[in-house]
Amino acid sequence: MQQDLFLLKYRNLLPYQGEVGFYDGFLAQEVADLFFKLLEDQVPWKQEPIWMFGKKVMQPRLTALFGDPGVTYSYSGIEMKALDWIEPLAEIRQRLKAHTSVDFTHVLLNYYRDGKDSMGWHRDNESSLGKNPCIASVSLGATRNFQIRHYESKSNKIDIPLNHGSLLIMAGESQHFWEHQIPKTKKELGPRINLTFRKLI
Ligand SMILES: O=C(O)CCC(=O)C(=O)O
Ligand SMILES: [Fe+2]
Repeated sequence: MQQDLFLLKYRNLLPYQGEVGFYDGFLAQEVADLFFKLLEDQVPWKQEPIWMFGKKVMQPRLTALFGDPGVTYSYSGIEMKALDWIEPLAEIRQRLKAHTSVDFTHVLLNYYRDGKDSMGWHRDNESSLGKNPCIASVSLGATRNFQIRHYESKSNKIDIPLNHGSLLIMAGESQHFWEHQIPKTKKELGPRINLTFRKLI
């Protein structure tokens, strides 16, 4: 996403070295309710292992990958092959195109069953996404806290509650200089679906 277009639409939540924008009402409540239901039913959710410190461990969440023909995505020693677009995901991709002008090629889905499911600190900096990737993250279901901090100094921590129907955009140099996570929480929470749309270069 071009920086000038980004700045026209969003307030930049980062103080320097990248752009992160938040759009609370990307999907209206009823639309978001419907997408949650359709995706919960239609996606073949799986708990996949990853390699961490030389050990195979189960990820603390369920995942799936959808995308254009031939798309694969590798991280932490596993490779996922994209499934063909299904109607609800094709529809959200189209709405994102209208909003950001980006032609996303695939989407990684995460299903957090409850507050014990999580995602640790990381950057989405795979070289296949190009130098300064634009990542569009749509949230459905329970609100979870998204945290960002500076990668080198581990300072400047920012908390963004990602609520039902919201959109978070990460762009510019953000994946070089900032890392993000979804921490576990002791709160009694229902499930949450997160969709991160990405573009292969
Ligand atoms: O669940 C989220 O909001 C974050 C997901 C994420 O960072 C990712 O899939 O790379
Ligand atoms: Fe991420």
